[in-house]
Amino acid sequence: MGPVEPADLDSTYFEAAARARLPADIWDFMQGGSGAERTLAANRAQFEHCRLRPRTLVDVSTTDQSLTLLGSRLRTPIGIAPMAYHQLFHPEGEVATARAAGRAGAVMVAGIFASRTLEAIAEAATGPLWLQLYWLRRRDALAAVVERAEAAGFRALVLTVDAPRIGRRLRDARNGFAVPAHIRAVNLDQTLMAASHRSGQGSSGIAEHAREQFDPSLTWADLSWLRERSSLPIVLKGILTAEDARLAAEHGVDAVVVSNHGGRQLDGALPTLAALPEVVAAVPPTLPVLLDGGVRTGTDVALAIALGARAVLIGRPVLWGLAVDGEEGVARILALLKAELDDTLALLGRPRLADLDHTAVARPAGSAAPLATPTPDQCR
Ligand SMILES: Cc1cc2nc3c(=O)[nH]c(=O)nc-3n(C[C@H](O)[C@H](O)[C@H](O)COP(=O)(O)O)c2cc1C
Ligand SMILES: CCCCC(=O)C(=O)O
Repeated sequence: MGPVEPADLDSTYFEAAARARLPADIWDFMQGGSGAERTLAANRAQFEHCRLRPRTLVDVSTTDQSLTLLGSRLRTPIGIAPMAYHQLFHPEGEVATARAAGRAGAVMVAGIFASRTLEAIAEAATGPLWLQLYWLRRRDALAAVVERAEAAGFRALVLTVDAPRIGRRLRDARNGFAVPAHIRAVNLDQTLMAASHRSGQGSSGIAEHAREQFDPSLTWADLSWLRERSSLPIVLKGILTAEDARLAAEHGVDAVVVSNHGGRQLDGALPTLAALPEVVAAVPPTLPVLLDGGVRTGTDVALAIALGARAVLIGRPVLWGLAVDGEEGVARILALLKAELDDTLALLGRPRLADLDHTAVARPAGSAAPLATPTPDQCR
């Protein structure tokens, strides 16, 4: 083997390269958060704050990051978070992302605002696909998308519950960001989408569109409507508290994603790694808890799993890879994160995901003392 490309040693290369390629308003839409971007920063800071407790003289000649999640066999606990409009980043859009996910043995969550059809994404995919939903006022449109996803072979529905409206994204408001006319949420009736393509006064097309089309009256009682329309597992994305985790379990959901939408919704919301322990403690051990927000290295993945996540989802770095080199760029990002996690498992003396528990995390940061049980305070 020849020398490794320096780019493949560090995801920050992809971040810088994506920035150099993308128009400034698309970069801002992707990279930005809401308000003062406090939650966006806190997601990262929380990972930086936590430290690992390595064990030695453990046989790590074989490491294994595979798992089964909602009935699907995965080669890694690192999946792709749902993100709107991948064609903003590469002409092949979600089709390229799905091919790369398949190569990595990773789950991909496609967004209801995908810019390629569900059928084209499913045809390109060689691994499991889940579909993310926003609750539209037009329930007939929502029902139609669910039916198509099921027919195309999607294996779970991920309902995003942290976006009754769009957060105050100042970069998009300043830029008057609108989705370019040639990039479309092709899985939705185009008569519903017009606002996304108009920049509003002091707002973005996306915020205007959500105001028009998202149903902010959605409550727990409505989940039965979705359950009646599909036999697919239902995942709630955007849970940050023990209270909501308990309600999710009581309402029979199949998994939850601890998420603050990558700091794009409620600014000031707590970082996901800090919210994770209370959510895990509030649900039955059989209910998978996933996490997203600020996961950038294999170390971050290990920290989340040690604190109770079954898997993690990656957002922006996937789009960096997509912007840099389409399918190949996403494949390189996923390969890099998987290689980092593999090294972490070996050097941490926990060669399998099941070996990663709260004893792998120091509390408080910098202290060597483990806890008998995880607590919501762990590594805060
Ligand atoms: C450009 C962009 C578009 C997004 N679109 C959606 C979406 O359509 N639906 C959704 O549930 N989350 C969406 N998200 C949030 C991601 O699913 C995820 O929660 C977040 O990006 C994870 O944080 P990270 O980017 O720090 O990894 C989007 C995020 C970004 C950056
Ligand atoms: C109306 C599309 C919203 C996309 C989204 O969820 C995000 O940008 O975070």
